[in-house]
Amino acid sequence: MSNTVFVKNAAQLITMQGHSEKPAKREAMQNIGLIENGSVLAKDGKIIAVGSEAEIRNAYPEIVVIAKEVNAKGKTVTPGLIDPHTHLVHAGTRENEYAMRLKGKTYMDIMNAGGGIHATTEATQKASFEQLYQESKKRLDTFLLNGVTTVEAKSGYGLTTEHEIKQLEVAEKLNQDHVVDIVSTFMGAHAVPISEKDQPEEFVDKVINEMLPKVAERHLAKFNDVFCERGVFTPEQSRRILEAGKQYGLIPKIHADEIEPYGGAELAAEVGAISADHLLKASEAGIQQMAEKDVVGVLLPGTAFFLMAEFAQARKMIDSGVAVALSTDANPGSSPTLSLQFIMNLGCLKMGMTPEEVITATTMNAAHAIGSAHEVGSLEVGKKADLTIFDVPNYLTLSYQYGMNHVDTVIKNGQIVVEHRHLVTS
Ligand SMILES: N=CN[C@@H](CCC(=O)O)C(=O)O
Ligand SMILES: [Zn+2]
Repeated sequence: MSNTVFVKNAAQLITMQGHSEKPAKREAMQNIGLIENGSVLAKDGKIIAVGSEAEIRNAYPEIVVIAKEVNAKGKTVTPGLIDPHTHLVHAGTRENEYAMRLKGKTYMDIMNAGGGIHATTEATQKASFEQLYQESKKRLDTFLLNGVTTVEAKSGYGLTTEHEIKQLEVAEKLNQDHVVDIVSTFMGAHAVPISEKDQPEEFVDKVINEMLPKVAERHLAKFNDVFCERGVFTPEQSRRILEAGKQYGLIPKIHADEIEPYGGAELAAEVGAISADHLLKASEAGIQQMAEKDVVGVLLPGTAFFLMAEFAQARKMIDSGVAVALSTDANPGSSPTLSLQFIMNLGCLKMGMTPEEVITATTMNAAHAIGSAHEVGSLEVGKKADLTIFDVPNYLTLSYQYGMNHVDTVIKNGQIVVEHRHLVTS
């Protein structure tokens, strides 16, 4: 296997350079670092040069001559896409609930009647490690075929110490076995289990005193997330859980203000969360506080689309100085998609984002939302050689021809892992 690769002569090379220190905000989200006829040279999994073909040939003649060449003529190259909010590891599907919602039932009606997150929890608890692994691996393959090279993955369908840990162990093993990088989040506070619905405080205690210490001791997660929503966890309970996680070095994230305004954005700013996610109903004050405290707003337009809800106010957030990232929210209930490209389309068509902003939101700002900006998210010397090559002549076409997979080739850690739209098996 060659340890050098030379991606040459892309019609458009989107480098995203200059955003590694801080997430891009306001007008900076427009700066995608476009190089026409650009090339990238990688060695031992890392980028060693970015520029024109001639520049790189002159600077590294002896490396270029032995490198595996990838001709990107007529194509558009971006940093490998990053999905910063997924529920990758779970068992089963919920198409029955989809049919119920089409007849008028709401997401919360279904959850309160024991479906929703509870249905997937039951399936996930019943599933063996192997079954969960295989189901999740298939999804990860699809993410990769769709140009994604790093994903965040949450627990939250175990809801007991044993099963939360099982989910996180599956993510850990997939991270070892699969080329896609997985960054894990503990989300024991995704719902109060049905059997404990009358003792929510006791369940919060269990998350804090039993689950968090075990997850932290085994280094199974980097982040600690909570579904802060009326009828799920209150802002007070969420605060307790997130503050407790901080004691173990787990960085807070929040599912905030998805269904109604509930102070989630404000809480994210207060506890120093790295991101607040969803935000469909975030208040004006919450948006301001997120901007001031550098909380990344991870928007999930697939969820609004699929739940037929109002979209988050991306335009207002960006114009208020919130660094916005985009994600699929891949999960079986509110967003059963694995296409980050479709999410980019929705960002433009339904949330008023520009084609440049949606690229920033799925590369550099997504990297910041999961604390990985030092190693992925841009094509710059020293970063991982993660590149997605789209079979389109310019980046505008990515959002113009919507709902399609434009990926031709994916390079992960300097290796070709998708070629001509197929997984490369080594
Ligand atoms: N809103 C909470 N959690 C998930 C949905 C989980 C589910 O419905 O299974 C979300 O981010 O949309
Ligand atoms: Zn989610």
